[in-house]
Amino acid sequence: MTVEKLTPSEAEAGLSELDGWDFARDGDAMRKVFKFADFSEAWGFMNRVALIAEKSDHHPEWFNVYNKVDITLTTHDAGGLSQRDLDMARVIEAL
Ligand SMILES: C[C@H](O)[C@H](O)[C@H]1CNC2=NC(N)=NC(=O)C2=N1
Repeated sequence: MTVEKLTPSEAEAGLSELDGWDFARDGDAMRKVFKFADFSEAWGFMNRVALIAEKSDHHPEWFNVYNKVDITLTTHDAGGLSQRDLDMARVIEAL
């Protein structure tokens, strides 16, 4: 399945509509750190994201310590950010 890498201006426009997401890796990825009350809340969130990721075949890079979940989105198949990352971020924000 081919997926197009977003142009810098498309990526910029996409991120500007998403709360708290910043560019990472020279604009080839986007990142946000989510903070929860405790591990149980963080893990619940990760479970919901995991189900969506598997369903959409788009998987986050993430790192969890206790109540924090550090998520990086990028599209390996495109060599940078694609519409899939913006869509995934939007779905995560809606959880
Ligand atoms: C073969 C499979 O569809 C690909 O490897 C998918 C799986 N999940 C993925 N997840 C992410 N984040 N980026 C990808 O390019 C990607 N590609």
